[in-house]
Amino acid sequence: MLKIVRKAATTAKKLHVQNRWLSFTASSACGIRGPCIIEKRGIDIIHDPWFNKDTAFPPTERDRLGLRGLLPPRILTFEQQYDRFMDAYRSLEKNTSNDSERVVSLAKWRMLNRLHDRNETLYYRVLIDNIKEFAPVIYTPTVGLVDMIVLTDGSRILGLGDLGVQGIAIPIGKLDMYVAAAGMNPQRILPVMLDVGTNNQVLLEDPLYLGLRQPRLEGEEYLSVVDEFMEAVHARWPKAIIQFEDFQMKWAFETLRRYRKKFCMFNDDIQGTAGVALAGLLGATRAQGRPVCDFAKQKIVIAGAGSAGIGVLNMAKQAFLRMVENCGMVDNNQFWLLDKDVWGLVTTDRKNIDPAAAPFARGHGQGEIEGLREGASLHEVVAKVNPHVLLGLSGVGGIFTEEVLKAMRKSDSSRPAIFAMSNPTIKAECTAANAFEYAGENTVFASGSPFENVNLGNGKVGHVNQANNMYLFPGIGLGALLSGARVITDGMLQAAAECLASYMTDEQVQSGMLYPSISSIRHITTEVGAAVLRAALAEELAQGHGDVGPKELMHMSKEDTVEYVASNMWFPGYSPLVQKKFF
Ligand SMILES: NC(=O)c1ccc[n+]([C@@H]2O[C@H](COP(=O)([O-])OP(=O)(O)OC[C@H]3O[C@@H](n4cnc5c(N)ncnc54)[C@H](O)[C@@H]3O)[C@@H](O)[C@H]2O)c1
Ligand SMILES: O=C(O)C[C@H](O)C(=O)O
Ligand SMILES: [Mg+2]
Repeated sequence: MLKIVRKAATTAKKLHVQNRWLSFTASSACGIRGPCIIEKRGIDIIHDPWFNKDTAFPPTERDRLGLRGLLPPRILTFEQQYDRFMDAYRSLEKNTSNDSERVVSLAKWRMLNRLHDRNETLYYRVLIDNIKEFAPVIYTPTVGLVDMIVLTDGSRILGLGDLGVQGIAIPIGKLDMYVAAAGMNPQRILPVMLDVGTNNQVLLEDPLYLGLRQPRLEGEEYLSVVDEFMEAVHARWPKAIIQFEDFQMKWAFETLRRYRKKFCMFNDDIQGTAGVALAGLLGATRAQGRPVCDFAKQKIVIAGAGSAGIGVLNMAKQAFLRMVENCGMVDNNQFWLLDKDVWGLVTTDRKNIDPAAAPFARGHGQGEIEGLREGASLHEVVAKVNPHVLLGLSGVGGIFTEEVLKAMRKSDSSRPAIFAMSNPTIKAECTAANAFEYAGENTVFASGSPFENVNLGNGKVGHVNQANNMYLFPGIGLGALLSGARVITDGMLQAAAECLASYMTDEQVQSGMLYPSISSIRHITTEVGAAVLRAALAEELAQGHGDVGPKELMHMSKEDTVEYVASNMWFPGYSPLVQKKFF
């Protein structure tokens, strides 16, 4: 993929070079006056766009290069090929004259790109001779027609660790969700895998591994590749939204810090997850029949100080502070964070504490009062704190053991909440059945990967919520795209989380349902997208999208915005097919 983007970024350079040699010799695909010595033969030459001449290979080259039988026997001149292409291009224009401008532009862009992929010499000739007409097709605005890019470097795929290039399945899956939930047009999405090596020893030793068998790039070398990618992709598709996905923690935070004010990007694991978790935590407060402001009194234990865990803590802390201010609550440190480096409770006594985790370390005084020391075990912490919420984003299956879950029975909450958010299923901190069995039937349960509802007997059902960032990222991407904002702000993300949090009725929440059914995800995404768009407008960041400018967006009511978002969502269906007429 990086190759494709680099190709785009170097197009200008190539054009310059081609221009030069065209003035020397218009017929050589190699560029420098004399003959071009090539090692390839036969089909390999035809498959190389730089050398391919299609039907223009002269008889001598056909004989010498083993091309006979691979091409139609009729030989065309460069000019004849040129005319044939332009004829085909004009008939495309004619056949699509009733279609929308976007459809026509994309069809033209594809036609030119197919030629680019097949025969670069003819492509650039056509381009140079018709630059005024083709520039809008191959450059802005048509090249702006990639809407959504999901990017990974494969370094932390779900809770499975470093999977190298095999991590590409994640961007593809996320983009499937963009199509299904956000109605992104599947022709306008791009999954990207940045292959910077792998530190997975099994892959490094596997001769069948498809990626680079070298240790991951580190430090400045790594950042310079990501910088180059971001610049190139922005030059090529300036309006596309870029979602960073499944990067290991150090790069997840560093890239977010580095790019969020410069590009329209967000990190799904840090920011998408945080919003979904916050919506669930607010729901868990309401499930106890308490007002949302009481969220600031909830005691929350989190296992896993990684990108997702810290992201959740940061967003929850912001919400706490808002409630402290708006509802006149007291600002206590309501978080207990556990991690594995020295496994257990993170306190200010911890050596080499990660700067991102430092604000959430329990202070000396606090630890003493609670009788909890640095590195206290999860069971110890739960037993002493009696938290309202136990949340796992550790990537380690089963750490909410029977003992830990039983300790949750003494929770200060009438509806203790257990969020086992790690993925995939085997990495969930506990199963749904174990949560209800050991922590009790009043438990409110959510997991990152789906579990079946649990039959509690006597006609009662333990409801399983799926606390997964899929409830938010499609709406964040769609709302950001339609707003035309250049960046994605905390305000836009907060609007997304609040929209999801208020989606459920009190009745639903009190029956243990914190999130809506996945089957209504398209509706939720419409609402979230509209909320993100409105937040961008409120912050005066919206520049509009397509024909709809910021002024029109400003004049839309809340309902209009939702309708506008819905009307921009693609929905699959066959189009009538008409046989092409040949003249
Ligand atoms: N449900 C969702 O929407 C969602 C979203 C993002 C991430 N996740 C999941 O969360 C998990 C973590 O993701 P991440 O991006 O934060 O990864 P990460 O690697 O950045 O963080 C994992 C953290 O857990 C810590 N850890 C390891 N073993 C532990 C243990 N026994 N107890 C406590 N902490 C331990 C690690 O030291 C690390 O700090 C993954 O399984 C991922 O799939 C779920
Ligand atoms: O991919 C998911 O299902 C959620 C999340 O982004 C994760 O990394 O686990
Ligand atoms: Mg992820």
